[in-house]
Amino acid sequence: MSDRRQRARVQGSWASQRPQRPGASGHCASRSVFSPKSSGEQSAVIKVICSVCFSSSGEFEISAGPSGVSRLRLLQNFLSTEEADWMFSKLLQELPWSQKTNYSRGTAGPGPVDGSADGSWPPDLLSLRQRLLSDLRLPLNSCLCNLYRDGHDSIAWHSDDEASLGPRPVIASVSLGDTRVFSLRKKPPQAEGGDFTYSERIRVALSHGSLLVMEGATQDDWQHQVAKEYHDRGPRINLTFRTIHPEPRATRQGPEAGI
Ligand SMILES: O=C(O)CCC(=O)C(=O)O
Ligand SMILES: [Fe+2]
Repeated sequence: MSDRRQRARVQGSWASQRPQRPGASGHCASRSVFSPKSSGEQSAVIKVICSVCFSSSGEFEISAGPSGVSRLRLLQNFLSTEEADWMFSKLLQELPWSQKTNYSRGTAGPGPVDGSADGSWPPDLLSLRQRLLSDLRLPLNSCLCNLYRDGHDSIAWHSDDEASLGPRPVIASVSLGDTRVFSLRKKPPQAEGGDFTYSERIRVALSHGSLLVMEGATQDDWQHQVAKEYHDRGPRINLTFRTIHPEPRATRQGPEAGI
């Protein structure tokens, strides 16, 4: 087993504001350059690579296409510092963290819970789930926990698009511990044959106690990752709440990227 794979993150096994809006700062990494055709000359269009950073709370429509609107909701202080500190140290100590090299999302752990409390879920996660339901009306029944021990732990580009999540899944992700950059890149049109070179990119700083909700067509039209960082990072726990449907709704083919 290569050291690179060994260092993949540790996973807990049981388990319309628009672009120029508060909290978003954007720049274009390259500009669209258009030179008008003169006789015998080809017009040259260099594609725009747009990169936007979100750092403060808000609701962001990140794209609208044939599959619908993709939306992010960011609440930087979803948990108070005290709540987040307490939950971070408790979960770090108490969850049976194990490292999986073959990572399969959504199936490990306590499995989906329904409306009644499930004894296999730690009370902290049950109460967080209850809060997502009461504050945000998000009826989520499963939680996947990721521990990034330091800046070398990461998760590769992927979409949360397993068949069991159904169409247009809502993913609510709570972050505890050190801030990490969560990046998204837009899936290229089919004509570009899977080439992400010119994809729009979004970076979101996920800090201690923050909540990021991905909804609408985000899993259809975008991929996300938490990349390795090469400067010091402390541990981070990410709690990813989603809804697992008992019967796959058979509209999805499953994950696109191996993680
Ligand atoms: O750590 C994060 O913020 C992202 C985790 C994630 O994308 C996943 O578990 O599917
Ligand atoms: Fe994900």
